[in-house]
Amino acid sequence: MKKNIRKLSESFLHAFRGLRLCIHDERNFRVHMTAAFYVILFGVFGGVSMTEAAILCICFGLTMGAELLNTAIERLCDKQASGYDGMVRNAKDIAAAGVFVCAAACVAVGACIFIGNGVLAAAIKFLWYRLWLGMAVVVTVPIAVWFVFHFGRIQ
Ligand SMILES: Nc1ncnc2c1ncn2[C@@H]1O[C@H](COP(=O)(O)OP(=O)(O)OP(=O)(O)O)[C@@H](O)[C@H]1O
Repeated sequence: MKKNIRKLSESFLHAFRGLRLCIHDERNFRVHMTAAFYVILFGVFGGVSMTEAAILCICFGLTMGAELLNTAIERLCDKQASGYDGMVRNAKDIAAAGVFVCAAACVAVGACIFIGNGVLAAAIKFLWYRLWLGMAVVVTVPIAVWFVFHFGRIQ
């Protein structure tokens, strides 16, 4: 039992190490994280329902999970290939397409919730009556840009 618990906690530690590596090394993953941050922020301000929040959580998991797997495939490819390799090119392009398809589906979901269901308009109205909060959101923008382009390994 004790051994099983130790193995389970080790698995979590390995997964968190992978997450940390991706945050540090992958600009695209940081883009997904930043997008998720603003979606959560505007979702809270716009008063998303529990169902909408659950759908958005699935979207975050889908895009970030796809990006993590894409990165794993890229790293294996880089290890395998020295120089140009047609198969590596195909594998990387297909993995990138996988991320693109997930992200496009999530953008469509976001458009349905934020535009179709009026969450974005409600969030803007919410911030309009609390300008100090709106200013605080604006202040996060340069921090987000720095996080995406300058945090960790610069690509
Ligand atoms: N060894 C290789 N042989 C052939 N083509 C390659 C090779 N390495 C990369 N490519 C091509 O360059 C593209 C970009 O590869 P790279 O490893 O730079 O990924 P990336 O820019 O980090 O991608 P992503 O934006 O999905 O994280 C690939 O999709 C592939 O088309």
